[in-house]
Amino acid sequence: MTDAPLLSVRGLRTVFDTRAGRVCAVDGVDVEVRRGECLGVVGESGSGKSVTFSSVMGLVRSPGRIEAGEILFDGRDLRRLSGREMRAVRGRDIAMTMQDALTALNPALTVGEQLAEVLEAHDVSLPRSRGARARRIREISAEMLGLVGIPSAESRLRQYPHEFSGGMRQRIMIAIALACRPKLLIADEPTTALDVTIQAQVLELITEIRAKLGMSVVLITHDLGVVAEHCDRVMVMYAGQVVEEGPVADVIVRPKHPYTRGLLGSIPRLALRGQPIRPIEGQVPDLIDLPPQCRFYSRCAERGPDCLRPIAMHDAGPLRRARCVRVEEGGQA
Ligand SMILES: Nc1ncnc2c1ncn2[C@@H]1O[C@H](COP(=O)(O)OP(=O)(O)OP(=O)(O)O)[C@@H](O)[C@H]1O
Repeated sequence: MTDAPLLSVRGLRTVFDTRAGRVCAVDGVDVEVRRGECLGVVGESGSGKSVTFSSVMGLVRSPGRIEAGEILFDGRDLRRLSGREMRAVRGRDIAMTMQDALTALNPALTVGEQLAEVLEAHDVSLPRSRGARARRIREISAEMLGLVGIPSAESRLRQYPHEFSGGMRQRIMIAIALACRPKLLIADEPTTALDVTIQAQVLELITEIRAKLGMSVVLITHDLGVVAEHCDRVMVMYAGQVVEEGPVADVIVRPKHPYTRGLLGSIPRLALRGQPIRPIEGQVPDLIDLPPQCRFYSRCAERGPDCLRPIAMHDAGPLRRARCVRVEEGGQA
């Protein structure tokens, strides 16, 4: 049982019905997150990273919908849960921090009130009597702020989000996400809009807390340097599909997909944290009118006539998979 992945997504397909046509944002994505691991999800803007994990969280809203796929979390099929059951999973079992802390936090409530709201909704271990319950909520809230490195937690709980700096707000969002000790934290671009030093601190914090609480983390980012430093495994997405996955150390040294090679090639000094992915020449295909061939074809320096058909994921060595015809042919790609 403990060997089973915590999260297992199979054949996920999420579409948006727009006036211009059907946008296929996520097309046949498989994801596995094991207990205690950190999975990095990387790819250019629009590759489907956020939509994949919003789908897992049951947060895709109209005009979007999950068209196909299975989402198993801790042995439960999340797509079969009612809205109420899914709300219980969110926060208690899986928590997600959003790209922008300021919009994710409620400006009208103090930080203490927001933490209390989450605890009231999900923490079944709270005492029944009102006074003891309120005391326990204050205790846990102060503990959570302490955990994310916010000093003077008692007085900080009475402040509103706008009274904190950008980096502090990120920490508060993480504290709220972790308040019920979820088994999985999905951190979507926790670093955008923060300066490099604060980025590093927030990521360090997530790594530390992961070790302390033994939870699994999915880190969605544009930054392969961040993945190299903080993740165990990486999944590379391109135009709504996974194109490569494997242990980080291995993928970085021996990328199998030309797109991953392009991403790596654009970061001359991988050790340099905060280095964003420089776009590879050419454009991501239109998700409304996807080509029937390999989706990377038009940008691929290694393309050939054998790439002009849909390409499946193939085993590419121990724990490795890639979506490239060269891998399919058994070459090193
Ligand atoms: N509400 C929506 N309506 C229509 N299309 C949408 C909507 N939300 C997302 N999409 C489509 O889904 C695609 C994937 O979006 P997603 O946010 O998952 O990308 P991403 O890889 O997370 O990008 P970023 O790194 O910029 O956050 C987008 O390019 C867009 O075409």
